[in-house]
Amino acid sequence: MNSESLTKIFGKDTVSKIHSSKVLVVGAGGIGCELLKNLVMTGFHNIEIIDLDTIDLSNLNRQFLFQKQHIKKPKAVVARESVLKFNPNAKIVSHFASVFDEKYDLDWFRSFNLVMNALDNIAARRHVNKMCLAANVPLVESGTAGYHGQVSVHFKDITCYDCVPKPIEKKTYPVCTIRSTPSEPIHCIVWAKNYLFNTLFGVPEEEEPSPEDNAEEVSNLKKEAEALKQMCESIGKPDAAVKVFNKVFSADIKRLLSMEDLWKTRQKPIPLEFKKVKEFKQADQLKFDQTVWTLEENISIFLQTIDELGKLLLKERVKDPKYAMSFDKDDELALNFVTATANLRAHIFHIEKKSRFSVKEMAGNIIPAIATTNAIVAGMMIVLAIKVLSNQKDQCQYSFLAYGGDRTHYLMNEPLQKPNPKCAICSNNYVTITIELDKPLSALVELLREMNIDGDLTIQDQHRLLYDIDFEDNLGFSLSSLGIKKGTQLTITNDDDEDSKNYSIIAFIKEGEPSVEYGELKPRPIVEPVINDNGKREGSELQHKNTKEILIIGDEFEPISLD
Ligand SMILES: Nc1ncnc2c1ncn2[C@@H]1O[C@H](COP(=O)(O)OP(=O)(O)OP(=O)(O)O)[C@@H](O)[C@H]1O
Ligand SMILES: [Zn+2]
Repeated sequence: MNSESLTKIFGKDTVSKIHSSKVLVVGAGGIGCELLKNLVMTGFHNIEIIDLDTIDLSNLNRQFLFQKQHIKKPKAVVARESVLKFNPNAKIVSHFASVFDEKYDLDWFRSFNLVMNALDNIAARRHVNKMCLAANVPLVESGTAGYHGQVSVHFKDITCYDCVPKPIEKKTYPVCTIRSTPSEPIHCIVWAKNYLFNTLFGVPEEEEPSPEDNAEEVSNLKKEAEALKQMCESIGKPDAAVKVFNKVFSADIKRLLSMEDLWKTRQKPIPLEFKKVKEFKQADQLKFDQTVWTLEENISIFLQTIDELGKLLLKERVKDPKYAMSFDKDDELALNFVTATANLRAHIFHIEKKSRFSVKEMAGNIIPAIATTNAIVAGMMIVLAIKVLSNQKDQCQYSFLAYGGDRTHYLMNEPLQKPNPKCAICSNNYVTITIELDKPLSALVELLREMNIDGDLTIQDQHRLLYDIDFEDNLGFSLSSLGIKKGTQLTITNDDDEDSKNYSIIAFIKEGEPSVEYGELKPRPIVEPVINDNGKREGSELQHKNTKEILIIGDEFEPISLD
């Protein structure tokens, strides 16, 4: 869009902000490609892109800055080249790297007016959130999953990305459903992937008898372990596939049938007797992927894949006797095995069979990425970016795309919230401490005292305690000998008599003439420890009133020794 049209839409002042702002885009995937195109088309022309990945065939359907000839090339580099075609005069720098790299330090983050996340994982989002808080740079955050999406904005005094705890969604199924009474396709897929694949080719899950198991159950488990051992020993040998077939689809099912109580309210499974089948020859890739295989095809593919995976396993074990495979949805052979195995089990238990395509989705917990959702989200990110940069922060809102249920609207907005006072990330004070690294740790303590940080001090580097009232051994050692270098983040807390003078500080270390850069220090929130039913503290990153308990609960910490 030319300057004139942009001025008509946004006004002169906003356009000048757009022109003068330097923006960082983290992630050049589904959202990132849309976002980069939007940024350049809106007139942003000072952009840096960082992405650690290379282009894969599966990205091309939605990551439209990439084409077939770009496969295996770095996303950041190709995204830059493609987006420059929209505005050849734009200044765009690409970084084929992880945003966690030490090179991307506080000074680098400070060089931007705005950071925009287009990531796919919480760890990287949390890292960028922390760096933006420390650098005092606003962050526009985004995410999509199928038809769902959200865009939020985080800056000083407004909810940070970590203010709202992120649920870790991990779907689990009761063991007995998976092992004995499956009733849905996913139960058979989980059994094929987590149980049979791991037992035969990976690291099998140990099943220890529990104290409640009676003698008969313990003896059954022992027998089962012995049978499994025999089955695994045959892997890679010519008769292995038939042996496994007979055990898991016939003998084991007959054993389940003998537990009559299981079948009082359920349809009984029907054991599958082994019969020779025609060798399966794959002709049409699309059909192979998208249609449900016949019983004969499933049997044939099951036998073939056990053979092939077994041979691969033996080959690797010559080099490394402990070699174990792990299921990867993109490994054709492993996926074929899991599809055929799950379908044979589904057949036995009268459950619907699935195509290889569906099994891949379900086994890889994949929610299909939808280009339209990415496009809407990337559009909303630009709206927020413009509001933040043109000082209309009070007009910023969170936006959600939510689909299904009894919702009447697809796009919803919510006002921004104040920070969560208990947030372990934004309740920190982020400061920069410049110091000569050949100075002893005591020099750092002196600098902290000059900041009026009184009471008992605790200084910690990642997981190590460097100093506290009961551990003064390191005071005489130079900072560099303690492993402190440029970019090191130290966690510093103090325990003063007055709660309002207790702080939690994340100090970024720089080398040079001693000085400290910090704003007005805010006191550390007081959080009472949460005790669970076993009398232990719940895992939590929140800090406690007593500095001695400030370390991330659950993490071991050891004083470092230098001898
Ligand atoms: N630590 C990181 N540093 C830099 N880039 C990252 C980091 N973590 C993830 N990314 C990038 O963020 C992008 C997220 O995009 P997207 O969600 O579309 O993922 P994808 O891997 O391209 O697609 P899919 O997962 O659907 O195959 C990816 O290109 C990924 O490489
Ligand atoms: Zn927060």
